[in-house]
Amino acid sequence: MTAHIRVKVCGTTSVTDAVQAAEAGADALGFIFAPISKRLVTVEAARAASLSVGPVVARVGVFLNQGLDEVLRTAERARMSAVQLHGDLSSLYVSEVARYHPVLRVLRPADLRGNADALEVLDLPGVTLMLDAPEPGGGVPLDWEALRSVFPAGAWLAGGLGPQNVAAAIQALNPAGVDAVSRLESSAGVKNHELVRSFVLAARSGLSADGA
Ligand SMILES: O=C(O)c1ccccc1NCC(=O)[C@H](O)[C@H](O)COP(=O)(O)O
Repeated sequence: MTAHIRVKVCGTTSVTDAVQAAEAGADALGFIFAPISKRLVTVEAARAASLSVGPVVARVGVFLNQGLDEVLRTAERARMSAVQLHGDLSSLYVSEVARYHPVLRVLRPADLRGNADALEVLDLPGVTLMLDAPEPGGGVPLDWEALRSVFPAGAWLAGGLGPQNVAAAIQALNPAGVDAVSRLESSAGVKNHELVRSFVLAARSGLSADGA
């Protein structure tokens, strides 16, 4: 098992939620700048939240098929410390972003079986794989059993994770980090602080929130 699993709480939209997640022990907070998201955050709100969580917690700007300039400028203005890239993106694009920011490159299970172009960037320094469901932020878990034999060492896992199932997911795939949003909210873009606390605790302890 990974000695210290990294825990990312995504879809942060306020200073209050950022501080609470940091206090709960999250290693990273996600800020979604993809216009299609119901958790879309403004640069100003993300910047205020980012500056409120101290020097250690990572702040990850989340983008989906957006222009290179927009990604780099937004990440800079919002004081992000890393960038998460969803979508159909060329290796050149990902490597350009990686010149300026650590990158979490999000791929789908199908990409592991035959998308050579998408997989190529994972050899670049500063690029880490995150495996997620085809619809980001959709709350649908991946088929962990089917992934057991192909899940790459060092990759992060997302997709329908929450306090009740994150320990089982870690047990199945031993990811380097886990990430969640839908199952940690009271409404879109608003965190349920109890669920955030339980999620971090379950990921760290290896016990699900109901003690299983
Ligand atoms: O969550 C969104 O609304 C979203 C929209 C567009 C691009 C990315 C988005 N979320 C990215 C995340 O990192 C989510 O935490 C990840 O997809 C897992 O979501 P969930 O299955 O809801 O836990």
